[in-house]
Order: sequence, then structure tokens, then C-alpha cells
Amino acid sequence: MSDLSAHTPMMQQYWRLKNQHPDQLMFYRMGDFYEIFYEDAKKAAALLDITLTARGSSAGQSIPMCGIPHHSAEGYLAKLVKLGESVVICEQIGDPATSKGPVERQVVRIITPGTISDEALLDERRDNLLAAVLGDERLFGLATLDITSGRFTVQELKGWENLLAELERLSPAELLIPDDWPQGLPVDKRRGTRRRAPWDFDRDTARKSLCQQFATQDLKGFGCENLSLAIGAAGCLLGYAKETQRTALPHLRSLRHERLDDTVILDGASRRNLELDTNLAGGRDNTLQSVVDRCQTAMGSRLLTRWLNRPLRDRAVLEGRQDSIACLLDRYQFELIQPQLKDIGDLERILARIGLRNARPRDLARLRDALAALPQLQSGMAQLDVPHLAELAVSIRTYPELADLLARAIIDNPPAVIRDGGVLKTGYDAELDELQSLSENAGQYLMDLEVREKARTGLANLKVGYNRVHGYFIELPSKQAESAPADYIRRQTLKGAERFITPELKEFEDKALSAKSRALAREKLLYDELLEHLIGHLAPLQDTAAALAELDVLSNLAERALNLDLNRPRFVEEPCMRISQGRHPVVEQVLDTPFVANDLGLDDNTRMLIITGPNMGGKSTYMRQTALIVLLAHIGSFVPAASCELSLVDRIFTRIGSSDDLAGGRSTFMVEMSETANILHNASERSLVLMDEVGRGTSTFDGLSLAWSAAEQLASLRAWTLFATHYFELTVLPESEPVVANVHLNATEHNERIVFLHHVLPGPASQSYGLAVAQLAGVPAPVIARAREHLARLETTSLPHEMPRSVPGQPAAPLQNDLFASLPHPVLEELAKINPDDLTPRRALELLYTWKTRI
Ligand SMILES: Nc1ncnc2c1ncn2[C@@H]1O[C@H](COP(=O)(O)OP(=O)(O)OP(=O)(O)O)[C@@H](O)[C@H]1O
Repeated sequence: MSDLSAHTPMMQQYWRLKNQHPDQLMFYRMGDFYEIFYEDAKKAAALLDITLTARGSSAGQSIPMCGIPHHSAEGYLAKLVKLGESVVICEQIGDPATSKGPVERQVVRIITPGTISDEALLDERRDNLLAAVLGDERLFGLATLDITSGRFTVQELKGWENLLAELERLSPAELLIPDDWPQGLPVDKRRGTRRRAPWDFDRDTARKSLCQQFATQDLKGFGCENLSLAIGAAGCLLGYAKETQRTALPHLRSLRHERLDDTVILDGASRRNLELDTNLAGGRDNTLQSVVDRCQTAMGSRLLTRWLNRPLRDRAVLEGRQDSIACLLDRYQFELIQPQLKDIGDLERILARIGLRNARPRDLARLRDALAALPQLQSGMAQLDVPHLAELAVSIRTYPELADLLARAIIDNPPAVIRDGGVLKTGYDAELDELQSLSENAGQYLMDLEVREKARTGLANLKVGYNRVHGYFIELPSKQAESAPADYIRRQTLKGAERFITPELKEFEDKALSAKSRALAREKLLYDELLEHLIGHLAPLQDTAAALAELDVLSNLAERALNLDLNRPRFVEEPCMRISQGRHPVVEQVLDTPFVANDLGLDDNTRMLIITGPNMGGKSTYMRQTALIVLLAHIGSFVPAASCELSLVDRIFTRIGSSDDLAGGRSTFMVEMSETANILHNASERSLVLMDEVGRGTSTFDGLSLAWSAAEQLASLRAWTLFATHYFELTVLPESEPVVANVHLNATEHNERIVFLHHVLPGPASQSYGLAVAQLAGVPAPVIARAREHLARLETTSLPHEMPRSVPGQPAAPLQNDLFASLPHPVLEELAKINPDDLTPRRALELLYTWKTRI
């Protein structure tokens, strides 16, 4: 194959792998990206009909790469497998941008056709997002572009937290940042971050290129003309998208201004804790989305994901959605609509591919089928007489001219690519038909000609033939050559025979010899014209696709409401959160036993619940189910409760679980406190806050003190708070904070074993059952017995400086706040006042010296 020593170490790695898998294409996965070496890239590009660009180098070693845009690579991979290619995916260990030595690569997966479905590779249920950020530490402009749908949004955000929360929500495949941003900014940790030259961010250029894209004089119509940072980011993003997609992007039609204030803000930790679309182990099962998503189309699923990640605070919009769901539930109308939506499929992605001019024949066949299904769906929509569905129905138009055109143009089951032809129907274009019949029927034509010429000349020995040098000919034995008709033109003389050509045969020859390639060229031209024609109708088609995606989500939510027993929540102006018989929508699906539904009652007089109860009692489940019910209500969905009445919330915060951030250099306790700090800084009286065992990451007293003061602070902020804790000391809070109430999860003991009843009851828990749960978990009996001895001793011994301990069954005495009061000298108070960062060893020694001399 190749002399390995002549290559750089990385190329040697490549050739080594290539020697092991000579027939397969090698893709290198680096985080979320793929790259491919030049040799394989050439083959892939030829198969996929895409143009190659040499892109960059790796580790300074000038390795030609294929210019397949990263965010499309999975799609290309899927297509290659579909075309019958085997693909090797290698993992890159080490970052080529930073590692000096050779970068290690390992084969992680070999995909051969048939071993994996292309859906598994190409995750159609995810958006295809690019983003760009511009700004400083205070204010940021953020632009995002979903290449799939053409949705282009801008927003301005204050502060890093909001920027990071948004980036985490959006999870863009690629992120552009200014090249002069310092290394080490938090945003650098994001996957796919690229630095761009400053000219990209020139705001005037950005404004001009946006105006040009949207054929407008100024950006006033988009309501974001004053957001100069966001406009700069959008201009840069547009330039980048055009460069990587190598086309004009006609499917980007407008710029939408999004405001964080219109949404219920969820930070990244809360999104993870609530397992919206990814579970805590990183999988997709047992998540909220896995339970509530039965959308019929991938575009519907993508929209639902966006709704779940961006709940709204607009009561009118939410009630419009609720009315639509109620209407679709009425007489089970959703059951008529869902199969029709399934036939229509992912119109949004097909239209994007048409806009990008890379739609495949099968996309056009799917579009043809979708357009054919629209009239029936449209007439069904006439029955749905609520304002929001009527609005959607206006956008769900029919396209008889396009439907007819595609029905005439595309064969029933076209091949994957246009390259080898065979896509357009006979009868669509006379010239193409003639060329195709010429190339297909040449043999028959020549036989027919021979029969005709024999009859015309009466020469039985006449033959029609072909030779590569002279082309087509009519051959007569030399003796009969004199009898040839006048229109026979002599072409070649052989021993014993004479060859002729006629004007008819000459014309046939001209056509036949080039017919095949001309047929292919003609078909390609017609196909491109068809795409251009469709691009002319892209705008209304995209509106139709967007309305269909929403109809899909609403029908899905109606179906889920019926099958999961969800009920309509009611938004009210009076501040409250009242849930009767609430359930956890995911936990109830996985339990073998019936789920115990529970009530929740918060209003202006009771803003916080201190939740106690045994481990495994159901505290976390109760808190999470509340957050999920509130979140579902804020996407317009029905909720898993018998009834629910609530006022709009502005944020959902959760401080749950113990995870450390080793990569970010933060311990479990540090993570816990950072999240707590974020909540205490940002919660308002419209926020829902879940605090699960705050303070357990450190020593008992520190933890208890912190949990206590955090609870007091939340009570004074009047945030809707569910505070689960094992510190029984906190159950006295209602005595000093009137907005706080106690509830507990009940359990009982039966045959010396604990039985969890999972009912939420008023008042604090009476027992902790910690040892009983440990026993249940299989902790060895001698260890449990010894623990009982320790417990008995601890319950009777008083440790120095220990806070009053909880006595099971009785609330504990309040914590003594002033720990310093008992300490020997006021100098310690002085020490405590000093910011530890300002305390130099010299200053500490001075203070200690003063202290010592005073004693
Ligand atoms: N309402 C309920 N109905 C039925 N089963 C429940 C209910 N709530 C919780 N469970 C079951 O109990 C298990 C433990 O619940 P959960 O994690 O909420 O307990 P916890 O009180 O938070 O425990 P810990 O204090 O150890 O964190 C759940 O996984 C679920 O199987």
C-alpha cells in the first residue's frame, strides 16, 4: 500500500488502520465531530455527489481533511451506509490542537449495511444547531441557526450564567466565538467551539449581509434592529453557514428575536436533574420526553423537545394549546389526524434539503406523498373549531400544482441518488424519453432497420452492423454493391464486402452513441429544474411544515392525555400551586406496584414545605413530580394530576443529587454550594425551588447551619420551595417562618421490616428509619447490630459543642445561632470579620499576638 516511514505519525496510524480495513471508509470521531482523510474523502464525496474542500491541518502536520461540514457528517455517514458502503469509525484519543505527539486512534465501531439502521446513526429527532456569541462579561449577543428548519434566532443575555444556561439548553453542534476571547473562559469548554477572525463580527457588515439575505432595507421588521451584539453574532453565523453549506440558504426566511423573560428559565443542572430528555446515566430512556413523546413525525418530536426545554410564561399561548388539546381529545379526533401525519413525515427536513439543493430523489418522492396526503388532512382540520387550531389550519394549505408535478415526475420507488438516472417517469419529458429509448432500444432499432432495408432493396444478404472505428454501417457482398440504392454512401471497402451509411443511419448513430450520457445529463438538468421550481414555493411549504409539526405535538399531547390520564391544569392570577393527586409521569411507568398519588398545597400563606421522611420514602419523587407537573403545564400540556391550579412561574431551580465536577475541578460540596448560591441569588417569589438534602456534602454542623440559613433566605424571598431534608432540626422552622409548613412521607414497620407507604402527610416525620433502610439494602447484620449500639450511645451522650440532637418523634430545639459567643476572646470575632483572602500571615500573627498578650 504505502511506505509507512514516509508519513507523519498520524498518517502512519491512518495507513495502519487502512491496511486492516482496506475496503472501508474511515471516519474519525472527535467529540461530536467527524473527520475523514483525503483518500477516503474522495471516495465518499464521489458516492455522495458532494464537493471536496481540503480543510486545515492537525497538530501542525498538514493532513488534508475532507470539507464535509461537521454538523452534516452523521447524515452523510448514514447515507453511505444506505448506499451499501461499510464505514469504520475510529475514536481519537487526545486533542490534535493541543497534543504534541502522534494522536492515538482506535477503531470503535465498524458499520456495515444491515448491521445498523440509518435512523440509529442519523438522529433525526435532534435539531441541527449552529450558534455564535459576541459580547463581554456583562452582555452577550447570541445567534442560533437550525440548518434543518431554517429557524434563525437572536437574543441578548445578561451575564455568564444566563449565557451558559442558554448554551446548555441549545447544545449547538458548533459554536463560534470571537478569536480574541481569552482562553479559559467557561464557554471554551463547550463542544465544537471555534474561534473566528474579528472581521466576522463587524456589525455593519453583519447588518448588510442579513439585510441581503432577507431582501430587506433594514432589520426593523424583525424587532431586533437595536440588538447590535446579537446582530453581529447573526451576521457571523450566516457567513459561516453559507461557507460550510456552500449554497445560498434560501430556506432561511427571517430572524426571530427570543427573550429569556418570555420563558420559564431552567438552568443546566435543573434540566439534567429533572431528566427531561436525557437520564442521569446519559441515556434517553426513562426521561420525560420518552414518556410524553409519541409524535408521528421527527419534526414533531424536535418541536416537543424545544417546548420541554423552553417552557413559556405566556398564559394566552398556553391556554390556546390547552384548548387545542381538549378539542383534539373530544371525540378522539387526534386518532384521525395522527395516521395522516405519519404519512406526511418529516416535511421540515425535506424542505431544508431542497433549500440547500441537496435533496435526494427519495426526498422528492416523500414530498410527493406528503403533498398527496395534505387535502384529506386539511378537510379534517375544518372540524377542529378552536382558534389556535384554526390558525394552524390556515397554514396547512394544499399544493395541487406541485403535487401533480411531482406525481408526474418521480417514479414510485426512486434510487438513492440521481447520478445513475432512473428517477424521472416516462412521459415527464419527451426529449428525455427519446434519449432513453434510443439508448435502451438501439439493438431493436438496428434489427428493424435491417428488415426494412432488405425489403426495400430486395438484397437478402444485407446486414446492419457496428464497428468501433467506423461506427454503424450497412454491409453488402462486393458482388451486390452495384445494386445499392442511391442514398447509400460508401464508407469502407473490405475484401469481398462493401460498407455503406445512409442519412437515416447517420442520424441514428449521432443520437445513439451519446444517448446514454445525454439522457443522464438531461435527467440531471430536469431534476435541478424541479428543485429550483420547488425552491420557488419554499416559503409557504415551510409554513405548512411548521404548522404540521405543531399539530403533531398537540395531537400527541392529546393522545398522551388520554392514555396517561393527564388532566388540564388551570392558570390563575392568585399566587398558588395546588395539585390534587399528583403523580410522577416517569416513575409511575416503571413501577410494578401502583403509584401513590399525592396532593400539594402552596399559596400566599404557605410558600415552603419542609419535607422529611425515611430514605426511600419518596421525598425526591414528590419534589420532582411537582417540578414536572409545573413544567408540563408551562408547555401547554395536560398534567399527571386529578386537578392542578397554579400561577405562572418564572424559573424552576433544582438542587438535587450529588455529582462532582472533576473535569471542572469542583468537589461534590463545591458543586452543591455553587448551585445553592445561584438559587439564592436568582430566585423570586414566582420561582419554584427544589432543595434536596442541602448541606449533606459537608460536616453535620456546617451542613445543618447552611441548610437552615438557605431555607430561611428562601422563606424570606417567598419562593415556592420544596425543601427535603434529613435534618430534623429544620422542622421547627414554621415556628419562626409563618410561610413554612412541614410535611412528611410516611412509612411503617411490619415484621421488623420497613414498609414505605409513600403518602405525603402533614407535619414532620416521627422516625428516621435509617438503620431499617440500611438493613433492607443488605448491609450485613453484625454491622447493623453494631450501628444500633452506636446509636444508643449517641442518643445518651452529649458531645462538647454539639447542637441539640433530634429525638425521634419530637422536633428538636432550635440551633444556637451565635457560636462565637462562647469563644474565649473578641479577637476571634475580629478575625471572622476579615475576608480570608485578605488575611495575610503577618496580619494573622499580629492578631494572635494581641490575643495572647491580652490573656
Ligand atoms: N408516590 C410513590 N408511589 C409509589 N412508589 C414511590 C412513590 N414515591 C417513591 N416511590 C418509590 O420509592 C423509591 C424511592 O423514592 P425517592 O428516591 O423519592 O425517596 P427519597 O425519600 O428521596 O429517598 P432518599 O432520602 O434516600 O433520597 C422510588 O424509586 C420509587 O420506586
